[in-house]
Amino acid sequence: YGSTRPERILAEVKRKATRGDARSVVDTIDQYCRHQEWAMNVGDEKGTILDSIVCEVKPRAMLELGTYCGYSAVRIASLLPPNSRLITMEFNPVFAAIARQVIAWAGVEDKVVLIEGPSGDWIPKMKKEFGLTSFDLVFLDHWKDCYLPDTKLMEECGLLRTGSILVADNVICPGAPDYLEYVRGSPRYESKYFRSHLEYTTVEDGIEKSVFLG
Ligand SMILES: O=c1[nH]cnc2c(O)cc(-c3ccc(F)cc3)cc12
Ligand SMILES: [Mg+2]
Repeated sequence: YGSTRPERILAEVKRKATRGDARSVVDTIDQYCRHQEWAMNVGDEKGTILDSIVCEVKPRAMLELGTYCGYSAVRIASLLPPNSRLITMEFNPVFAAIARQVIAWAGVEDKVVLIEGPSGDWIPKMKKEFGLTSFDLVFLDHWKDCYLPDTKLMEECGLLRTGSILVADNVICPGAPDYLEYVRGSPRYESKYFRSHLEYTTVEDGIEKSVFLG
C-alpha cells in the first residue's frame, strides 16, 4: 500500500525542516507542494494576506475550521501573542493525525488545540468545553458548503462579538458563493475581498475578510 499525501508532507517536514522552527516548517511545505506535489494548504501567497490580518488583530482566541496537515495552524501560531490560543478543528482523522505531528515538529503545540470531528457538532460545545466567551478571529478553510451554515451557527451560539473577524479561504476557487452573498449582503458584516491565487498556481482565488458588526 502507498503512503498518503499528508504522510509524504510530514516525511518531508521531518527530513527538511528544523525542529522547533515554525518558519522552516512552513517554507518546507510550500517548497514541497509547489515543486513536488500540489496540496490544499493556504500557501505562501494567501498565507501572507492571512499573516497580515493575524498581526493586525492579535487575537487572544482564534478558531480555524479545517486543519488539513497543519500548515496554516503553524503559520498562525508562530504569530500569536503570548497567552493566545488557536483552536483548530479537523473532521478527517488521517489529516488530524498528521497535523498533530507537524504542529509538534514546529514547536507550537502549546499555542494550538487540535480537535477532531464535525464542525457542526463542535461549534455548539465550544463555549462550555473551552471556557470561551467569543472568538476574535475565525479562519474558514474547511469545506465550502459548510462556510455559511457554520457561520450562522457561530452567530447563534454567541461565539461572535462586535468586531469579531471572519477570514475565509477559497471564496473563488473552489468558491463559496452562498457564503459570499451572505457576508457581502448582510448589514451585520463589513466585508472585503483580497484578490490572490489558488495556492501554488496562477488560477484566481481570494480571501474574504468580514467584520461582524453585532
Ligand atoms: O476542500 C478544501 N478545503 C480547504 N481548502 C481548499 C483549498 O485551499 C483548495 C481546494 C481545491 C482547489 C482547487 C482544486 F482543483 C481542488 C481543490 C480545496 C480546499
Ligand atoms: Mg483552502
